[in-house]
Amino acid sequence: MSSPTSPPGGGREPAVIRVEPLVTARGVRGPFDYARPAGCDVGAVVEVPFGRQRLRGVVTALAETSEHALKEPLSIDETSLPPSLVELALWMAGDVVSTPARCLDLLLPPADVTERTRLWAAVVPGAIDAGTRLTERQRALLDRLPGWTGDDLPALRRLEARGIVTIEPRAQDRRPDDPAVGAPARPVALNPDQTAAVERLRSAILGAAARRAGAGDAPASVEERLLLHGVTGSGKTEVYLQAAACALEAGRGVVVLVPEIALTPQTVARFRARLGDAVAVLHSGLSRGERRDEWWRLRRGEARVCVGPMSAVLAPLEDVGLVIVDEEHDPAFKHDGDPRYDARRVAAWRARRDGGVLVAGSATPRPESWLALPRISLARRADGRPLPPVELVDVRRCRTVLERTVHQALIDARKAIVLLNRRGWATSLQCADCGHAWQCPNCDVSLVLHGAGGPSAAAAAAPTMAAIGSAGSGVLRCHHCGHREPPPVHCPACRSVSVGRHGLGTEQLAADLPGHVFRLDADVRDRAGVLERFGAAEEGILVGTQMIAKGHDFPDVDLGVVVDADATLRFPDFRSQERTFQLVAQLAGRAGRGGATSGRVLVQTRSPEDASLRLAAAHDAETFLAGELDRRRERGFPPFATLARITCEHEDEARAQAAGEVLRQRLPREATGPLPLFRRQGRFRRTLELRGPHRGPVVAAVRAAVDSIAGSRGARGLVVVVEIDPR
Ligand SMILES: Nc1ncnc2c1ncn2[C@@H]1O[C@H](COP(=O)(O)OP(=O)(O)OP(=O)(O)O)[C@@H](O)[C@H]1O
Ligand SMILES: [Zn+2]
Repeated sequence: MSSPTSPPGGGREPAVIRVEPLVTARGVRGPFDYARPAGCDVGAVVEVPFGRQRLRGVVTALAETSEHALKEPLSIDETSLPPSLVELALWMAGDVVSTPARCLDLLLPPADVTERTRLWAAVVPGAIDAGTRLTERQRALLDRLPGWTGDDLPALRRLEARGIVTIEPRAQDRRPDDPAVGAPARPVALNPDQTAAVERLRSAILGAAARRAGAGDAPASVEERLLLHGVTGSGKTEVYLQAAACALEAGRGVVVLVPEIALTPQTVARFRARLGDAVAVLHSGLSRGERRDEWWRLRRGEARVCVGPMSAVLAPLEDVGLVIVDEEHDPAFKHDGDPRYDARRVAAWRARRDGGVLVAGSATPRPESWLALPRISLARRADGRPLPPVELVDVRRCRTVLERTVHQALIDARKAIVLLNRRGWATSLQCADCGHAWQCPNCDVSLVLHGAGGPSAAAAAAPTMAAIGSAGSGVLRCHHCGHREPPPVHCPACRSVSVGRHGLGTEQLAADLPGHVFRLDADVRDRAGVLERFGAAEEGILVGTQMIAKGHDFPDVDLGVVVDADATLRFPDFRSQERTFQLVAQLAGRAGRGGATSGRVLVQTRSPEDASLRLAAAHDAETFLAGELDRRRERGFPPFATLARITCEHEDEARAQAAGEVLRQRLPREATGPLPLFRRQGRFRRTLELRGPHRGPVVAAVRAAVDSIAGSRGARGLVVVVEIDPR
């Protein structure tokens, strides 16, 4: 298929390239025309003269003529994007109100790393005969050739001098290490539910492939997008693996998205073990060299499967026949920076663009997917056990962190997982005498105490969650800008030394729990290591934030605990019910897998009547989703409407406000705002919202308003962030 940006077949050779310079400013509006060097096509990365500068840019289109006098590019890079990715960038820029340059930049490999070369030695054919004198050691050395020279270089150089071996530099790919978890290399025998799921996916994948190839017997209709709704532990990974193998056999590329690589080592390991070198891994934890080399393995077509978090959906694969989104409900699939793309939406775009199949899988799917996608269901656990019983524990009258029975259950459990969605030791500090609170100098938020030891609330079973700590230990940190300062010895306002620590965090809870405790949260560097050690341990407690609930498959966890199930419910957001349901149901799914015990889950809450909690406790996703969809339909929230949020940020509060007011005037009348958000990273913020029944008009109205202020004089120092359907 020819890309829509190339000229119609048989036309004149286009003489003009349209280049989008890779600059971040919204004010620079490309593309710009240049003379086309021979062979320079859509996707080429070039360096072009631009005013008095030289800029890197990407060719996004060809044209026959231009109304400008054209300059030539200064050079053409060896890197190029497949035309489908150029199309993707242009679509994405429009879809999330970003710029083509920002989107193209995400698609390219790291720019300043080059190929790594190493010396490669090979035996010269016919150079050895019966008369060649060689020592034992030399013979052993020759036996291992051809290969990298490594430590044997001096010895090999001597053989080279005798004309027996050749030594020359060769490119050697930097490969990421495989996760250190075991994974069965062979397909397991599927149960009937899984078999039916694989069959349905196979016919979709093969049907799509036949249609793409223009085969005469291609089916008239193909299921292009599917939801794999499988309860926790139902063996979805096995279904994905067989689907991926099927797409590979059909000669097509596969993208597999996981929420976060360090938290899903088992999934990655299973793909690597089963599909071998066809699998490339792309994520931000790789070194720049590894990332470059994995990118090239995909670009050259040596690797046909890309596994990774969010950004793996931007892999330079051509002819994508299958895109899998595992744990599709996870908010990690939404990009934080600009462009604020949603990997699930991009996944759907890529599948559609290449005529492939999209599979979104989860035990707790999003209402959006539940509404829009045909479903395949895996109703039972693969190990044949029932889902663990979940009990809501009313803590309204409880004055300790852990209710008595919960505490006892933790002592009795062999292996437990405990969820508390707040990291740090204490989430705020306040002077017990004058009320002074410690705040970040750059952001209007409390500083969080980290790394403090000493007496704590939970250990002493103190009547409140606050405690007076040992002064001066640990560090105060801002979770929004990274600011750090030493904790106070006394209050700067009244010189009192009674500084109260409020809000229990994971660090403090971990310090107070009995037995061997493993902690997992965003402050822990080696997350995969923690998971591995907990998995291998005979007994112990894994404590952490939501990341402990993400798809892990430990066979012998007999207890799951949610310390504060109301934390997400209290969020003033239309997704708070959905989040709470997902978190509790996912945590519950970690208990009682595979091993000898059936497991048990205890959920502490002050809202035991809440429907999302009750339905999560009953493992009833269907009823929850039906109710949630009704609620959203009534109130006009996604997926029944599109919601756009625009935030203006400026170091000068008046300027942020002024920009917000200008935007408000240029947006349709039903827009709301500008409302203040808390100051962050030294910038004052104002936010506006626009809601409408259809995505197209909402996005177009936002784009028009935002474009009208970008590049204007008042826009200096102004950062405008647009988010469509915020997570
Ligand atoms: N047919 C099968 N027979 C026996 N065990 C199986 C079968 N299929 C999968 N399993 C095992 O069941 C366990 C759960 O599988 P998997 O991790 O894929 O679940 P999942 O559906 O992704 O669950 P979650 O939503 O909780 O992540 C794994 O240990 C897997 O090896
Ligand atoms: Zn800050």
